[in-house]
Amino acid sequence: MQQIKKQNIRAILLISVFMSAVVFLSVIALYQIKSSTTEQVRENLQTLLLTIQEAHHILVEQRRFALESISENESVIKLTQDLIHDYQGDKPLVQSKYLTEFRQLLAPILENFGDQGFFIIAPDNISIASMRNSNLGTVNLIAQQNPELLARVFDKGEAVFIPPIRSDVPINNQKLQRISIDATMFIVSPIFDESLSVIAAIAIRINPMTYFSSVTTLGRVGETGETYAFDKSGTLLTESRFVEQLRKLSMLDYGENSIFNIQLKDPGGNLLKGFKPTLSYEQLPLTYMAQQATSGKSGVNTQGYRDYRGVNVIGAWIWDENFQFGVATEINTQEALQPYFKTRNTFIMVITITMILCLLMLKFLFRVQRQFQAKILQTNADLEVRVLKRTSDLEDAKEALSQVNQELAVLAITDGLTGLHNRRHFDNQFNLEWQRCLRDGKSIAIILFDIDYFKQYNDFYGHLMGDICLKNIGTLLMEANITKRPSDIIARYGGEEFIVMLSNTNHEYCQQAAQAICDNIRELGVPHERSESNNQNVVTVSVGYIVSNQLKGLRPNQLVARADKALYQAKSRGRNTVVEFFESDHANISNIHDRPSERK
Ligand SMILES: Nc1nc2c(ncn2[C@@H]2O[C@H](COP(=O)(O)OP(=O)(O)OP(=O)(O)O)[C@@H](O)[C@H]2O)c(=O)[nH]1
Repeated sequence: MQQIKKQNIRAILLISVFMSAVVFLSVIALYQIKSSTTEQVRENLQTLLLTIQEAHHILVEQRRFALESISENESVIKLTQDLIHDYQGDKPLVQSKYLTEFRQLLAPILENFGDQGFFIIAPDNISIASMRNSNLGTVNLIAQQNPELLARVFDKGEAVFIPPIRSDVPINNQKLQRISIDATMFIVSPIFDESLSVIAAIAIRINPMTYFSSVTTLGRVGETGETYAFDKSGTLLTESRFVEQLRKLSMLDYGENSIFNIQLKDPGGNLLKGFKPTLSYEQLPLTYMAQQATSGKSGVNTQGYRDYRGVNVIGAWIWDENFQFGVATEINTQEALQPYFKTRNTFIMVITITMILCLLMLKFLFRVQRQFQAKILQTNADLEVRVLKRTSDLEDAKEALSQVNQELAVLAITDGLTGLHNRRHFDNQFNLEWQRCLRDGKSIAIILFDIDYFKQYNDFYGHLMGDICLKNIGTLLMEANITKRPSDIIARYGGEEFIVMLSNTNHEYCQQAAQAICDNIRELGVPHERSESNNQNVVTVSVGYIVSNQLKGLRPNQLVARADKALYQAKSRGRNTVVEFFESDHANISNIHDRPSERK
């Protein structure tokens, strides 16, 4: 169990290290991808911005060049001088024939460039010629809204570009549909007289939609990329790409254009996602980009900042001191870093799948381990049960064996027919007891007896009946209570012969026992028609016995031989009798050392 726990902890640690390494390497890879993507976006934005600026410069230069050649036209100079003369006179400008001539002169040029009108501005900033009579004799709107730039025309004799200013008239678009655009912009060039003095300025009204927004529109890259111009106050000077969004956000009215109507303010959150600014529109600060640009700083931001919709963007911007407006190009961070985000999402997905797979693997491993463990426990339990059963079987077998052994042991020492001890056991016990009595100086008695005329019995009754007779005598002897001590023994000594050994006994008891044996067998009354003993017609026995406490110098079989001698005498005396062997009789049997092999 402890081992398995350690293995599990090791597996968890290994997988944790593996996953940490994967995450660590992924983070490094992602960081590098993000850096290179950001760097690429930065370069693209800057390139785009410079391209737009260059395109704008080229455009303005072209127009300025064109306007300069118009202003240097002799007819234009002459007409301007005449107009100024009329303007300085009492004659109303509207009635001046030079005004009509001017309009006729410039109309085809304006039409050619798609311009919306012109002004001839006197040095006192009064419009002395225009396509519309209502402007005549009024302070020119360029002088009203951007006097510094106009001053450069009169003071320095420069041709200048006037970025979008509020128009005094709506401007027709190319389809000549009147729309509520109230922005206009100009190229203004000085008109010199022969002495190279600036006598007036000629301003061509350019449609910002055509000549400015069209340039910045080129900077609309991707789905969210936008390039736009703005003035010193952070007000949008070009058409926004997101007019529809701004209208939905109620930042613009329907039909209203974004030029001059949107200030680049940071709402503090993504308006498209429902963010509601806490400050009023006036209190909101300019966007990060607008703050930087309007303070004259050009730059790039790839960290991300909120645009005027509150959307997080990456952007580059430039402030054109000459033209007094800024241009910014921005793109949603989400789109700009799309390759990075896609890669990041793929990484996250791969890492998540790897993690899930690792966890599943771990879970599977633990489950297999648990199953394996359960199997081992089950096997152990089965094994234990089997061992217990086997042990119990073995115990049973052992017990049975011991019982069989006991039975065998009993059988080994028992005479099969009579149930008495057999001769081998008698000999063993007799020898042991002999040694003990010899050592202790105790007496040993041997009673030896044999059935009289048993041959005749067998012959007359049959051998089977002879066996039954022997069996009955055996049973009687076992029940006769002859042996008193544990060491005493009765045995079938051979054929129809029985023997009793009594230790530590005396003559009297031995005599009684021998007599009892003789009497009891006779009284058993087993019929014996052919018996010739003392006129008995029942089975009888002849008994010889000896009691000796002088065992020293004797051998056990010599004692048996002496008992047998006495038995022999009993046979001689007519059978069915008991004879004790006395040492006094020894003379008669002095030659007896062993049991006689033949008694008859
Ligand atoms: N049925 C039977 N007979 C046995 C058995 N063992 C010995 N005998 C018989 O016992 C008889 C012994 O005969 P003998 O030795 O002549 O002795 P006896 O006929 O008894 O004569 P005495 O001893 O002199 O009285 C033999 O016929 C043996 O066959 C036995 O186990 N069963």
